Amino acid sequence: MSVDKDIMTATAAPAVASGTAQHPGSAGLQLKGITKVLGGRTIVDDLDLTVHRGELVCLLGPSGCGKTTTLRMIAGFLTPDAGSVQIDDQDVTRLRPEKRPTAMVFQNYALWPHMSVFDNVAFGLKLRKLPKAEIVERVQEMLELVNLTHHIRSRPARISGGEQQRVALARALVQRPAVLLLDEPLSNLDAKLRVRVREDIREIQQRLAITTVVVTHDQDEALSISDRVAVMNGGRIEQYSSPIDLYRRPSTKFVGSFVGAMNAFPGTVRHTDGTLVAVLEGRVEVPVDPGDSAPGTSSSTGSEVGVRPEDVTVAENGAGAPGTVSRVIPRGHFTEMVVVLSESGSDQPLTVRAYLDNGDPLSVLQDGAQVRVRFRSVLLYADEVLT
Ligand SMILES: Nc1ncnc2c1ncn2[C@@H]1O[C@H](COP(=O)(O)OP(=O)(O)OP(=O)(O)O)[C@@H](O)[C@H]1O
Repeated sequence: MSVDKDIMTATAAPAVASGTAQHPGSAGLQLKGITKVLGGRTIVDDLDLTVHRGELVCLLGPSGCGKTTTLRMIAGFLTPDAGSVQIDDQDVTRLRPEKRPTAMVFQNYALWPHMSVFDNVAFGLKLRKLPKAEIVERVQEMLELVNLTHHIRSRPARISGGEQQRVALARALVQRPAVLLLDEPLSNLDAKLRVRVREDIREIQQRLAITTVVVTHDQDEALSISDRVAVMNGGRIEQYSSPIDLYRRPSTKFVGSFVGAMNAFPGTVRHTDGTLVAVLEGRVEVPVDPGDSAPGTSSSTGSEVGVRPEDVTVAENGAGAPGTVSRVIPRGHFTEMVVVLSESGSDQPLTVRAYLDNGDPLSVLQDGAQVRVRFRSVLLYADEVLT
């Protein structure tokens, strides 16, 4: 798939240190041009990825984009048709899974139901015929780390889903792998537990400083635990950045829409009398409030304008593109509003969001209110056919 990555930001995005700054050491994991064809289709397509030692990276993307296939090639359950996998500078591309310094936590945990928590965690160490005393010591150490010593004799069916998840994590970590792999580790948990367990995973990962790759289709999960996120689409990585960079500076329309909400219109930006203006659909002119404008926006040739809902401001008076409020939706800590721009040739509405800590100006507006619309920041894509 060809993706035009040419994008400019019309107002400043915060300068954010990427994960690389936190992990200046050498690569813990390197994928070089890995490709996998399954059932006659290219599922992973010439993919490069470097994960620094001790870094947690999420592979994020929609269903079917090749995340799990990539993870399975790292673990050795699948062999790439082309390219290489390196762990701590050692080429492991042709090694069998059990010969690789990796450990995987599966989506369904894959615990042995007839074995105790202790035996589940000890299983791999027994296979490796380690001395009994060492096995006991290592298993206890891991169960302490995941806070499960009180369940050491329990069977998996007797403990909660979150606890089963921690047993699976302990079973992987007890192997002391160089790279920890987690495939949708939270998908079997309810929403509240998911937040707690993902924080536990992050804390343990940081405490052990273990190189980790997590597969998820949940952007919230990816943004909250990762040093860097690789957004995948059609077997390729479209962007690989820190969570904040990914949100503030999405490099393609696909990434902008997949990570967070985005209003996208055909259009461009231009400077008129020293003011930056977004021109949507060739006719609606929306002023962009001066920030630290990125260089180059005055001579842009982009054809798609993206605006985050929180970067739209509306007021009953003043300058701005005229619009009509068609819906006000209270959403707890923020209010969402749908606005139809009066001069728009299409019926595409604009979603606006105001947070309570900004004084929530939207909550005083009613359906049908006439408003003036301005933008605080826009993203300009050079190619509208990105996905
Ligand atoms: N053995 C196989 N033979 C043929 N096609 C396969 C095989 N394994 C996976 N695929 C296809 O490869 C594509 C990518 O699968 P993969 O599991 O890597 O996606 P994913 O991004 O992890 O998606 P999900 O989030 O749904 O698990 C899917 O369309 C899947 O049907």
